[in-house]
Amino acid sequence: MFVYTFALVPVAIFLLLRYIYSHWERYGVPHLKPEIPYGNLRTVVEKKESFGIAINNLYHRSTDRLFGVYLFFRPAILVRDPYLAKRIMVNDFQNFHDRGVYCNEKGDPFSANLFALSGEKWKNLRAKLTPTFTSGQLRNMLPTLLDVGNKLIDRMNPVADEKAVVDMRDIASRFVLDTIASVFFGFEADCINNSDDPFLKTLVQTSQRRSFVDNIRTSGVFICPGLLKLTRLTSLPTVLINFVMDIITHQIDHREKNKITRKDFVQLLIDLRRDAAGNAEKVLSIEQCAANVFLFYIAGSETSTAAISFTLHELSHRPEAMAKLQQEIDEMMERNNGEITYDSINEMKYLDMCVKETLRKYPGLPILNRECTSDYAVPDSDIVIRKGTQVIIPLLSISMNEKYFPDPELYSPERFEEATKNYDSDAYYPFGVGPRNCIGLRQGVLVSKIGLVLLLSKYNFQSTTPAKVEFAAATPVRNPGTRAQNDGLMGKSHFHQLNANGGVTG
Ligand code: HEM
Repeated sequence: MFVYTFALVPVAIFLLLRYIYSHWERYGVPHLKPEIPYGNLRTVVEKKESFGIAINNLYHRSTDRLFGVYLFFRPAILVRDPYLAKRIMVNDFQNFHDRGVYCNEKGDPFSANLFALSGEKWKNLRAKLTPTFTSGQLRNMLPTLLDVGNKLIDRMNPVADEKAVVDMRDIASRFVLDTIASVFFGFEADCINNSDDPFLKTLVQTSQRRSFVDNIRTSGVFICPGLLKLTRLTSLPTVLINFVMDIITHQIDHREKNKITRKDFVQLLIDLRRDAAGNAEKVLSIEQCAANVFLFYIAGSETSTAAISFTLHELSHRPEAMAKLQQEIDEMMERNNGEITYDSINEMKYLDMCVKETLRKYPGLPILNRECTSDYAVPDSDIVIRKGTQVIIPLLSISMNEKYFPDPELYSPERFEEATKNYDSDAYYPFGVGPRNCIGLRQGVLVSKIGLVLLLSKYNFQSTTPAKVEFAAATPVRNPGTRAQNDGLMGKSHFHQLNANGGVTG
């Protein structure tokens, strides 16, 4: 009897897998053939490709507007048509208001952040946090950002004097981290100068650890939320949760007790807490504050670093574009007596075009995702996307498709010139679109622009790496707002100083 039962186990598993992998066939949706037990993600498990690049390659294996794939055991729809994708994110948002990533408010409160929350809970939190990201608030934060900028220049000057080869991605990342510490965590870190800074050591190194357990965590958050529930792992290591909780608890307690104010995000959270005091429904707990501050670090650090370093990389391979941008910066500085103001940053058209083009060629997130929250009949098709289905929008593939962006490999800020516009604006959404788009987009763009203006006003960059960027095969998936496909690619840039009136030496 025991032998028979034992023999039945593999048969039951086989039948279950066959059932799982016949999902798209049963629903009559065109799909790619899956492989047991990878679905369509074998290359990710074999560490040959990151998740973002694997999705990009699946995109090229079909010509359908949308088709079915399997993210391991999870059926998902990959939307190739950028107009349908936009419609899903904007007009038909009511059918797709969630992301369907791991979120466990009770057992793992740090996972219940703005990126992961669903339905009404997301809507309420988004409404609370939106006023903290207005242009007025950013304007107030500018002096804090420029203080960090001064440290960046102090760090770069001696390197420029030596005409050394340095890793500009690393330097840009340290600059962005110091701005995040200052603006979101409320204290001054010194990642630019100190590799042992606790912010750099604990936060960055722990969140970039890639042990087996860490890989289960990241895959669990994005690809198989059930995995975390099954293994009872939290989405983040305890050491990281404690580190962030300690900083935020101290900052909020200290300022609330001593009536200290500072122009930063922690202050805005304190104001929100004060305004909602006495209303348990509305008040943000310290844990909620900490979970979201951590999310802002995750969402804002790699994305802004990538925007700065990829712009430098591309400009170093197009010296005439670099010179054009430097001229615009020099003229702005001259008009403002060498000062950078919020308005002057926003007036620079070519700078804006460069950042736009960088975000096209290297979007901060290679994919966007939504969960279908009620059955959706796809317009002009007989396909119905069923409630609970994961929907993937391959941002990188769309941005690199010549149908929407002619000559996509060419780095051409000019394609965003208003008068001679040479791209399809309905296929361009590097920050997502609709109510669930990036809440920090202005902040990310501002920090990236400040970094670029400071660096290009003083130095000229040359790259030691080829123009064509090869994306490293990385880990399954990284956290929200990071670029798995970016790992270790930006090599080193050699740079030398501009002379006093801004002309290029050497
Ligand atoms: C250049 C920099 C940045 C880029 C390219 C970027 C890109 C994105 C993208 C593509 C999304 C997904 C949007 C969607 O699904 O429709 C997103 C969401 C998000 N981003 Fe950013 N981001 C950047 C900077 C930041 C910064 C500085 C913050 C810090 C506050 C931030 C916070 C968030 C949050 C909280 C979400 C989730 C919003 C929600 O679900 O309501 N991002 N970002």
